[in-house]
Amino acid sequence: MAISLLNPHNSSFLSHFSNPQKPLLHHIPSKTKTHVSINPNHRLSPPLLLTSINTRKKSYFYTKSASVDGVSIQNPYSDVNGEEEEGFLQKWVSFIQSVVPGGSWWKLSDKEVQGIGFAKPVTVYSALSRMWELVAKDRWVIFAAFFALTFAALSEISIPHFLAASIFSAQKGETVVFYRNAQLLVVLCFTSGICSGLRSCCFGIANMILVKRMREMLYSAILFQDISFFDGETVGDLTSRLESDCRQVSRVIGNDLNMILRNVLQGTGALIYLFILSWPLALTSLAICLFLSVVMLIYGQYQKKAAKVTQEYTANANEVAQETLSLMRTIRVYGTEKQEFGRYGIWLQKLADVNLRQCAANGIWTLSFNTLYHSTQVIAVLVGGTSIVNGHITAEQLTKFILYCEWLIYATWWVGDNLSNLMQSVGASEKVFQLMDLLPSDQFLSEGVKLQNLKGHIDFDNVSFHYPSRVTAPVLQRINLSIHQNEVVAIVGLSGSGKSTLVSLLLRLYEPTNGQILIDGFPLNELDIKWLRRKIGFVGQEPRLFRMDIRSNIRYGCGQDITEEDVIFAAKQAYAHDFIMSLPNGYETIVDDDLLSGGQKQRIAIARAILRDPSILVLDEATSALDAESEHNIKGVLRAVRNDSKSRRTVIIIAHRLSTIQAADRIVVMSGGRIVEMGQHRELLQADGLYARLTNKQADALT
Ligand SMILES: Nc1ncnc2c1ncn2[C@@H]1O[C@H](COP(=O)(O)OP(=O)(O)OP(=O)(O)O)[C@@H](O)[C@H]1O
Repeated sequence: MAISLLNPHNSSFLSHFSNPQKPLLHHIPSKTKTHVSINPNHRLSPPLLLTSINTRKKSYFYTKSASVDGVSIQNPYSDVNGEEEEGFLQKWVSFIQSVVPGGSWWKLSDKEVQGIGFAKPVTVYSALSRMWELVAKDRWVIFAAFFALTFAALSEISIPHFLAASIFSAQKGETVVFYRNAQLLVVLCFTSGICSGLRSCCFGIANMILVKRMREMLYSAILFQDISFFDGETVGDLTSRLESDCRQVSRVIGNDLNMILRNVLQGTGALIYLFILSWPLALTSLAICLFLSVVMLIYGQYQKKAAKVTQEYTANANEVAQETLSLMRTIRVYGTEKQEFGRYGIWLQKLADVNLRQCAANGIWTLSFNTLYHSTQVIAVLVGGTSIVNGHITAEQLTKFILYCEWLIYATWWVGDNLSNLMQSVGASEKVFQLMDLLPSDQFLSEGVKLQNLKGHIDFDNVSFHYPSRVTAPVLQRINLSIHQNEVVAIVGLSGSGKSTLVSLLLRLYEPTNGQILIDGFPLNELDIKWLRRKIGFVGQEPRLFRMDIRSNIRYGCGQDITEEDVIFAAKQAYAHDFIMSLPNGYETIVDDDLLSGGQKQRIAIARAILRDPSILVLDEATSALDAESEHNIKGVLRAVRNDSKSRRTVIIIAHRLSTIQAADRIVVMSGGRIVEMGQHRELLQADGLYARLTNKQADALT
């Protein structure tokens, strides 16, 4: 871990400004940047770590000193009283320099941004065409929305003309013209009202369709990824993409585009009208609007970048919250609530820092808009007034001009504001589209062979494997193993020797890097994987239950043809029936991962596996505390397989308690990703190898 003592023109100043009570203790001049390398296992004393910014790769601590395992680390370039000595004025000058537009304070620090794995940038055009593809099926809503939008915009833009005309016709005593204008005003009011309502309703529907399809596509893209994809992504990050990013992107049609188009139409109408009224005045207003557009463009780009950073930080905050809440028991036992709060707080602080800059940018934008808006009015009155005096235009024309000038500038403002929102949404769409574009795992693309009858003969033929995330660490090396139909094979070995990995390959959660696996003589990757998985019953080390009743948990993944008797038969075979009946609502009892003991969950998982009537049953025996109960459950299953001809199937047991598997037909002993011994219990004891040593160790531990 590198600890950097950095120029503090970012968070520390921000935290000071958001909380003036907080002293500016973190200030270190930029020349005093220092890197200290620290062993990641060392503990940093919290009081000295005043503000930290944590990217995925590095941690930056804004402090002039820190301590590691109690050893104080001072910034070698700063003396203890440096901050006090540095003039108050100088600090303010450097701060003001940094906050002027373009100053260092505004930078969404490259260090922060570098740590973020952004997706390939998406242009507004490509983002919009992707969104159009998603809603194209229901294009009638969009067309209706545009139709209503055009009518509403034209009605609204005509109102100031007739308003001014009515007032001046009344003033001139032209009653007929006045009433005609007044009638037209009433019609325009209704048309604009009805069309505006229709417009927002249709855009709202289009928006709903977009967000629904986007979530559907994203969710299905995620669900069909290889298991290795989930090794690299966190749940918090993915749910954040599904929830907040999709919501942000969906605003494009319902809000941003809608408002942009409406205001572009109205602004153009107003501009044409202004040119008809007085071209010199119109040119002046146009120049102001162009200047406003440049400011908006810069502001929009800034917001787009800020949106991406915000999106990443939100995902990271979600990730921490998700992890913390799911590990609540561990946190309570270790009393690390404050630590976890701090971890979450770091991301909140970072989000606040970015948001503060966004607010400041928004302030500057509003300031520019207000000033420019009022200057158009002042210019119009000055130039227009002179024109009235010289008899070039009438008072009515000037009034109309001022009214339309207001429309133009407001339209420009709305376009700018919504353009910056559009940029933010496009920024948020990059990662969403990147995930949506992921191709499903090959397994789901190819239709494989379905055998008429699976016998359950398995061959591991020279299989080697390493996890995609750890290419340099071989986990399995040249495994050659044949498991016969209806044979009960136990796999034993030290922790980390690759037993569970072997089963993961059999379930095709990962592909071997070398060699192949054959089932009944067919290469695994040529078989229809969905069909095959239905034929394999698997009970993992730590079975997880869904939040639903016990019956549904047992039936999970089975077809509709399963009867109540089948469920009860499977539960009895798994020694689960008695404890289920002792629960208040029996098979109807709602359970989840936390409401049953580890052994009870395992028994339900065994029942779930047995109910599928699998040709191959894989039991990955639980370690540690569950052992005694787990042993009982697994011995029960083995007895059933041995004695009941209906239950005969190929069984693979990964066992930690060696007493569990003495009755297995064959015991395979693994060490360091290789098979080192194989045989029956007695043979292996006589061979006096690893198995005998493990058995003796366990026997010693029990005495
Ligand atoms: N998803 C993964 N990504 C990277 N490495 C992994 C992954 N799962 C397991 N490993 C590594 O692979 C090696 C073998 O793990 P495996 O779970 O197969 O061992 P095991 O013999 O079943 O251990 P245990 O008896 O403790 O369950 C270990 O070094 C482990 O750290």
